[in-house]
Amino acid sequence: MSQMSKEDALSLPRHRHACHVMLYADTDSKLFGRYQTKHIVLMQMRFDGLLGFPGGLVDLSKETLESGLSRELEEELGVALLVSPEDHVSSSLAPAVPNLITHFYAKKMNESEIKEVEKAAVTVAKDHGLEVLGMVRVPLYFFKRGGGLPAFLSNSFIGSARSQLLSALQSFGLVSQQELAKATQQANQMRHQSQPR
Ligand SMILES: O=c1[nH]cnc2c1ncn2[C@H]1C[C@H](O)[C@@H](COP(=O)(O)OP(=O)(O)O)O1
Repeated sequence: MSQMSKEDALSLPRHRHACHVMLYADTDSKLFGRYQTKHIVLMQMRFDGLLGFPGGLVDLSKETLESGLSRELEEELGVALLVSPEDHVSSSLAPAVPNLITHFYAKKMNESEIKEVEKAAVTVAKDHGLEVLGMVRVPLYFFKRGGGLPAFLSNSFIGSARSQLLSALQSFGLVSQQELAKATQQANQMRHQSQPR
């Protein structure tokens, strides 16, 4: 990922801009009544079968990065969520699409707000079942034989969504650096093992 400041990204001529956001919250809930899950992190299953964050292309002739992102969130999640410049995390050139800059945001909510988002995404969002097949929570824990975070990371992701997820998990202290290293190593092994011979 070739990162740059938001200001430099906005000064580049003839580039398109896409904004995506990681919504997350702390939680006390326990999986199977036993395992602390600690945090909720939302991603989505896109129409193309790839995992990504909610968001989309922004038209800077009509809107700011943040207002364009809020518009996309209303379409995809069915709620008007305000994203502010303080929620900005990174801006980078997209890995495989020429002249596209992806801006990544992270917004911390509380658990009941996240649950409202999940409910609205299924019941009122215009894109539900079409551009967005469903919201998913990222499993941030480890189970036997690579279950949990390693298995999740072995899925296919759009653009830089996987690296955005990994760096956000680390920088917001949601998963330790050692656990992330273990998860990515196991995920790579799982992907390798599932390659056709
Ligand atoms: O989650 C993401 N992280 C980084 N880049 C992403 C993510 N999702 C999509 N993208 C890239 C790939 C696409 O070419 C553009 C536009 O994305 P999309 O969300 O599909 O935009 P529209 O709904 O078409 O407006 O960003």
